[in-house]
Amino acid sequence: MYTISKEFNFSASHVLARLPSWHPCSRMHGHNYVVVLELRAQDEQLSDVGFVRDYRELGVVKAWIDDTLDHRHLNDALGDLSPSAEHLARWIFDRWIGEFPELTAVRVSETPKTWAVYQPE
Ligand SMILES: Nc1nc2c(c(=O)[nH]1)N=C([C@H](O)[C@H](O)COP(=O)(O)OP(=O)(O)OP(=O)(O)O)CN2
Ligand SMILES: [Zn+2]
Repeated sequence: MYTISKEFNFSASHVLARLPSWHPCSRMHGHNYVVVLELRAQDEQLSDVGFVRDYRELGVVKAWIDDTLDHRHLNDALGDLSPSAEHLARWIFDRWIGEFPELTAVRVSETPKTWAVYQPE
């Protein structure tokens, strides 16, 4: 089994409004987000060149992140979904699994010390 990944970055604000008011993250604040898409394939599924998927093809994800998430308020971008790192990982996975069936996981980091991963079983 082969796994490839590509990292994307964006900056955005959010409010976790369902947290109690004493929690700092219930106030508006921002993060420099890191998103990693992970794609997997078996030996026989590799392209003739030997790719799970050409990294360059993931350029559409960068363009979409720049358009949809970068310098946005995530509460607006995600609608009713509370913009936790977990929900964001799932939301990005659901957006791209149709175009990239090899997608197995999406990782989202809000701070250098935290990661949330969505990886369907
Ligand atoms: N499981 C989750 N917990 C938290 C999330 C989340 O998305 N999923 N989000 C937040 C905040 O939005 C933000 O990420 C703060 O995280 P935290 O680790 O508390 O950040 P700090 O820099 O304040 O942490 P230090 O411990 O001071 O380094 C909160 N929780
Ligand atoms: Zn936050």
